[in-house]
Amino acid sequence: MIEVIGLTMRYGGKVAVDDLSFTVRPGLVTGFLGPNGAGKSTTMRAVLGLEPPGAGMALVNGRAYASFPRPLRAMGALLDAGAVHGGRSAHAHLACLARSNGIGRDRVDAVLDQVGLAGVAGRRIGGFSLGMRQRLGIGAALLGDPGVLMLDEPLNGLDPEGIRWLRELLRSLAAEGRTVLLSSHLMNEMALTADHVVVIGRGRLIADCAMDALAGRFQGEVLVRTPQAERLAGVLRAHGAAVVAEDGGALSVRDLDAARIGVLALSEGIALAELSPRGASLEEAFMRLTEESTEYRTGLPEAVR
Ligand SMILES: Nc1ncnc2c1ncn2[C@@H]1O[C@H](COP(=O)(O)OP(=O)(O)OP(=O)(O)O)[C@@H](O)[C@H]1O
Repeated sequence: MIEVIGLTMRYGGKVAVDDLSFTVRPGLVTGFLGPNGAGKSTTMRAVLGLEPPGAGMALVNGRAYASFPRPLRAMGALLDAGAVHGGRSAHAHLACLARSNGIGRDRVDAVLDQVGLAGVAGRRIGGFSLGMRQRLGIGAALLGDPGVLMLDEPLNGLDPEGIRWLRELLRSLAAEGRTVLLSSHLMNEMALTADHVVVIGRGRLIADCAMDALAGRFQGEVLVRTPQAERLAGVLRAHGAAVVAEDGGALSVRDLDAARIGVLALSEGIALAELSPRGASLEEAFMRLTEESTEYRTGLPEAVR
């Protein structure tokens, strides 16, 4: 379990994390989301004890991470896959980490195999691609067979096969009862991987809920099928809806909920063949949740504003 309790982190006069509290529970994959500069990496560094908090605390299984005599056995973390000694081989890098954490050498070979680097174990890390470095960083996080994993942008640089591999790995680790926290800006992938989401913006908590509940909070469109599509579209538009005709004669309706559409159709004597609310996608929900707290934003071109 990871507990972030009233955490505040400052850089000079700037508050990067602002009285943030949330708990990452075992048995689930928890996605950590937020716009650029929201404070995700800063929070993760605080969990690792790399920087002292201005206020509050972050605990791993009820203790400060730095207080574990063999930290890699408690929690494995990947923060910056580039931060490794390029002159060493992948095997030497993991063997060195294993030695300093009292982890048997057999784990080094097992982990290299698990992350798909067994064939390049003797090669210098300096010649590795970004995806290979990510796999190595994930291997380092898994080395101590820890009950808790915390990964910052682990999908960066992974190819589609690698993304799928990591999704299945993280889901199986959570199914074994481990605690898994990962950040990513890839919303479609996050929607497939995470059971739970913590969303922050400008260092503050915006949402902490089940993945399904997040998308469900925002009404998406309603799909309507009727033999009198054109007439119904006119009625709905007159009541403020945005209506788009889809292929196959269906209507995609926004700004009116399904119950209201049903009542309007009934009052006009229009028969409905289908009336299906569709939840918002994670990406839509994320954009709506964080639109107030996006620090870095580009202006939209005039044409699409
Ligand atoms: N070492 C540092 N010195 C000064 N300011 C920093 C430092 N690290 C982070 N910040 C600032 O703290 C805020 C939070 O940054 P952080 O990297 O934690 O965000 P993030 O959510 O991980 O962003 P991203 O999605 O872009 O990686 C930002 O405003 C950032 O500029």
